Amino acid sequence: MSDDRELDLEYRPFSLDLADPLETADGTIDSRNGFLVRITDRGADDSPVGYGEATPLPGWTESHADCEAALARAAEEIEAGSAAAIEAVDEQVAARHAVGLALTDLTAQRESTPLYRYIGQGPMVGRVPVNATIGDGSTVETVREATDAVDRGFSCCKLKAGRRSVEEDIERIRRVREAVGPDVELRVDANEGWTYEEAATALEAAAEFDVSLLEQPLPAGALEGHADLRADDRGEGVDIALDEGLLEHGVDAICDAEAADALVLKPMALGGVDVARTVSAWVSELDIDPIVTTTIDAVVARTGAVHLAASIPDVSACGLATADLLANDLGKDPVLLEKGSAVVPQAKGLGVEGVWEE
Ligand SMILES: O=C(O)CCC(=O)c1ccccc1C(=O)O
Ligand SMILES: [Mg+2]
Repeated sequence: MSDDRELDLEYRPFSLDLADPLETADGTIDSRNGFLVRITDRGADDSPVGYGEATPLPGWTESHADCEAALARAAEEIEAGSAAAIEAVDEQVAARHAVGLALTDLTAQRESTPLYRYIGQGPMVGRVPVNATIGDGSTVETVREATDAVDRGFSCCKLKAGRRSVEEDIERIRRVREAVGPDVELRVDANEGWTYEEAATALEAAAEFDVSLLEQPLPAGALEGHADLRADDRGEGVDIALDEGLLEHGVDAICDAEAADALVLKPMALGGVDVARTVSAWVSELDIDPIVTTTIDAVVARTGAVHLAASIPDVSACGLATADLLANDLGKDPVLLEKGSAVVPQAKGLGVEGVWEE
């Protein structure tokens, strides 16, 4: 930015319905209400703008009201510079995500580099692998959604589970495996829905049906429980991923307990793409697999998450194919999905345009 003190921050609310409510063990997500953020660099010739998005999700981030209050503070404080604006939202993860992303978008544009190369200082990356997100519906719905996804080119499906009996979930998994054949990677996300015995039963079935990964089978607090599942012979070949558990315990405690093979990184819940990037570099060093996902965000945050994934060397399939879950969006999606991959935008910055227009 030409002069850090000539920045202007605006934000406006949005509300987007999901095309179909997403059922999870943790509740149903049927709309996403958040704030689009625009930071303008008044000091530069052409007054470039950077975009950010704060889309709070109860249970994962601050409340909508706290997010809005934080953005109001950032709009005041940015007069004193970008550091003051970040400081004003430091405790509100979704608001911090928005302010950080808008600033990084501006800086990467100024450096004439796509955002993922600016944050990762790594090579050019054309695409990142993604998973299809399949809601916790009936067996018939689950099989239909999974086969649809495979027909559209996905080679990894993540099934939500944990809302019904573990026997019913095992039946869902069995039927999906039968329908998609042996070559599709299957993952299961129980969103904390199981007891240890239920999870161990599911784990045994997961091994039988070649499920590669169980995400957050137990409540977030259960660090030892997840470590025990990892060590349980019944789950040979099935990785354990923590998502909610990362927000509760942090990386150090998870490593000390040896509680995870993989960690789910949600930039919206971690306080931004920059924070998630730091965590990803750190856990990769510790031989833990980082997986980037959205919280079913609008186009700005989703594209930020795609850039984050593109900055991670050899990233495994990420939960970034969530645009289709929304009935509408803030603007045109710069990320194409093709054969189970997200095509990474190569324009400078984030690469999102036209979202502020009425
Ligand atoms: O990972 C994906 O496929 C999509 C993202 C997703 O599942 C999700 C979306 C909103 C809130 C929580 C979660 C989750 O991973 O538990
Ligand atoms: Mg999850």
